[in-house]
This record gives sequence, C-alpha cells and structure tokens, in this order.
Amino acid sequence: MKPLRIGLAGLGTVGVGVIRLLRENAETITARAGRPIEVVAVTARSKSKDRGVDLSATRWHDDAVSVAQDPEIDVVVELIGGSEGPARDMVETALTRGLPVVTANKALVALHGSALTRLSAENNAPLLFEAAVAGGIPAIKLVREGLAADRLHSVGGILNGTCNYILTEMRTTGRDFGDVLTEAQAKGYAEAEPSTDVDGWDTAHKLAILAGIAFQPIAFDTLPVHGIRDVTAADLTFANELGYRIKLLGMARASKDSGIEAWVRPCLVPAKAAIAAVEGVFNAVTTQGPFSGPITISGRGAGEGPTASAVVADLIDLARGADLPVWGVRNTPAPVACTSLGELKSAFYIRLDVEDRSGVMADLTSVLRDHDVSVHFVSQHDAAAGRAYLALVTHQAPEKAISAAITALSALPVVKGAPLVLKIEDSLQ
Ligand SMILES: NC(=O)C1=CN([C@@H]2O[C@H](COP(=O)(O)OP(=O)(O)OC[C@H]3O[C@@H](n4cnc5c(N)ncnc54)[C@H](O)[C@@H]3O)[C@@H](O)[C@H]2O)C=CC1
Ligand SMILES: N[C@@H](CC=O)C(=O)O
Ligand code: NA
Repeated sequence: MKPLRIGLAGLGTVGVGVIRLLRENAETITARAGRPIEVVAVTARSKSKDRGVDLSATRWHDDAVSVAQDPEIDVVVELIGGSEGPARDMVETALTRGLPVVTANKALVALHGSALTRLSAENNAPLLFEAAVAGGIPAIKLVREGLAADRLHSVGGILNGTCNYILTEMRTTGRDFGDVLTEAQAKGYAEAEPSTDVDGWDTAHKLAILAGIAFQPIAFDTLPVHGIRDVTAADLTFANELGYRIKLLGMARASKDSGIEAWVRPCLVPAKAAIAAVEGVFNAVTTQGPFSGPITISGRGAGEGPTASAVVADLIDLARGADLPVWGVRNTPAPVACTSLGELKSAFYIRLDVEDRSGVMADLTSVLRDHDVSVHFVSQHDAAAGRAYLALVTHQAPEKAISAAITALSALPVVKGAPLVLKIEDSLQ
C-alpha cells in the first residue's frame, strides 16, 4: 500500500502531537484511511531541539516553503501559526502546486479564507482545518457535514480553551489572572502571543470560520470583539451570587434582515444552563436550526492530544478521497459585514467602582432613567477604603441605550475607573 506522504511544518505542541498520534495509532489509522499515513518531511525553527520524538528518518527542510515544494510529498500540514509569514506562504505554495493542505491555523483561515478557497478551487487542492475550531471537537464536521441540510439560526459557543481555563480557575480557586495564564501557556493551550486568546481574537477567528460555513463568510474587521482582560474576581463573585457563570462566548445569528449578527464577548450565562458546566480547557459548540433543533457538543478545545486528533482526522479524510468544499458550498460568496448590534435588546450586567457615600445611587439611577434603562437588581460589595463595587442587572434594553448610559455613568465624578458591561445570554441550553 502506497503511504500518504506528509510534509509537516511546526514541531510544537500540535506538530509533535500529530507525529505521536500517527505512530501510536498507526495500525488503526492505516485501516481507517485505507493506506499508511507517514510524515516524511518536516521543518521548525530549531533543527537540534529534542522534542521527544525520533525524526532521524524524516527529511529536514530549513524553511516551510521548501517543505511545500518537496516533490516527494502528497499533503502539506501547516502547524506553525500566524496569519502571515511562513504559514501563509507555505499554504499558498502548496495549494498553487495542487497539493492538499491540512492546517490548525484559525487566524490564517479566518483572515485569508476567501483567497485560499480560490487557490484551492483553481488547483483542485483540498483545504481542511478541523483542528482550527474548538480543538478536538468535530465542530467543522458538525456544521459543514452533519448539518448540511439545515438553514441554521445560530452557531457559536465557548471557543477558546485558554480563556475558559482562566475564568474557571479564577472562579474556583481565586487564583490570579496572570498566574493562571502562565499555567495555560505551560500546558500548551495558549497562542504564541497570548493576547490573541485573552483579548478575544482567537474566539473571533473561530467564530468567523463557523459563521462562514453556517451562513456566509463575514468581513472580519466588522466583527465586534471583547476579551476577558477586564473581568475581575469581583465580577466572578457577583455572577455567582446572581446565579450565573461568566463565559467568553462567540455567537453568530442569522438576523431578520438576512444579515449576520455576530459578536465575541464575555457573557453571563445561567449557572443551570448546560453550557455553564463547560469548564477548564473544554469548549462547547452550539447550533440551533429549524429542522435540526438545538445541538451542543463539548470537549477539549486545546492541547496536544485533542488538536492532533482533529488534524489526523482530516488526513484520514484525504486518504479516503473525501471531496469537501472549503465552506460547504461550491461557490463561496464574498464576505459580508456583520449587522449593527445597536437595536438588539438584551439584559445586561453592569459593574461599577464607585465612591461609597450617600447620594451615589441617586446619581447612578438618574443617568439610567435618562437613558430609559430599567434596573432589575442591585448588589454591593466593599472595595478599597471609601469605595464600593456595585453590580446592576438591567431589564431588556437596546445595546445602544446601554452604551450611551455607560458613557454618561463613566463621566460621573462618583464613578472611578471604567465600568464593565456584560451581556446576559440566557438563550443557550
Ligand atoms: N496548541 C493548541 O492547543 C492549538 C493550536 N492550534 C493552532 O495550531 C498551530 C500550532 O500551534 P502550537 O503547536 O500550539 O504552536 P507552538 O508554538 O507550540 O509550535 C509552533 C511551531 O512552529 C515552529 N515555527 C515557528 N516559526 C516557524 C518558521 N518560520 N518556520 C518553520 N517553523 C516555525 C516552531 O519552531 C514550533 O515548532 C497554530 O496555528 C495554533 O493556533 C489550534 C488548536 C489548538
Ligand atoms: N489558544 C487556543 C488553542 C486552540 O485553538 C485556545 O486556547 O483555545
Ligand atoms: Na475541531
């Protein structure tokens, strides 16, 4: 049996995981793929680094593009990361040559998916990226294959393992944000530049890919993105008392005017919702469709094993000869702008750091009254001397009213520091 010969770039967490998995499960993978899958050529930044895997029988290349040009490979696997530079050059070179590409690189697919799809179609070279969304969870397969018949109302979920790990550890152990982030990096969950995770961009890349398959590609620069950097221990405590958990969510919904409503932001979800129980490095991908109904699948969204499992599943698909359109349709429409969120109504959580003295509540509530924002619940905790944290939960209000009220609240002398606003998302299972 002629093996499927792989040229692989990037020997970090995922690259090493792929080599280990291919070797450890070789017999099963060969049986399922119909032929052996072998890594025959590699590259990474350092040739001499000991990665705990034997590469002595593997051809070494000094750069990624040269792997993609290797005449003795059948498939390119890109596991370097980054939307530009060697990762992009390598993928473009391979597709132009007509070589299939498997990548875990969500930034590359989210930002250059349309151009890469054109290259893929022109050269009849498949482009697969199951590992790019929610690590080991078959998220792409769920939406592109499993739900191919339905016109989904929504897609999204908890899409970043690092952030979910940080929020879970901060809540359950009271540990510090920076300390938990360092641990997530050591476990191989975080991106090379961890602000990509904590500022919401990684979730945004994954959401853009899911929305592109479920609806149509979105113009990435129109997607509103907020990360978890401003979520404090006080917010986690307030949320707990109110019967909620804080989760970084990315959601895309088909809006009434046939546009796409999409956002990435930390939200309060009811503690009894199934998605609230998705903790640590686990992700959850959730869909809702008129025929398929609600579906939520969860699993490990980052780390060596789960991500390698998704990469190798794509390789098995290629070995089997699967012919899967990149975005699930043969002709990919041009990206569309996300619709404005201003008119959308929701309840919100607002946390303020205020002077702890009489008259403060009157100042705050008069601002909210002026913006027609009605308050459902208020709670207070001591902060620094003479200061208090106030948590307000609003009734349903349009986002633009909340934004205007926050601007006015921020300008009050009694309000110190920037308020935090979190959407209350109670429509998920
Ligand atoms: N770590 C995880 O849990 C997951 C990672 N991913 C994606 O997988 C990709 C790889 O991630 P990790 O393995 O975590 O990264 P990593 O930082 O552990 O490994 C990156 C590898 O790329 C190599 N590299 C860097 N610059 C290079 C260059 N110019 N030429 C050749 N090699 C170069 C490095 O030497 C290293 O071996 C990224 O796109 C990431 O977003 C996707 C899902 C989960
Ligand atoms: N940094 C990402 C890795 C997987 O995509 C995450 O934490 O989810
Ligand atoms: Na996946």
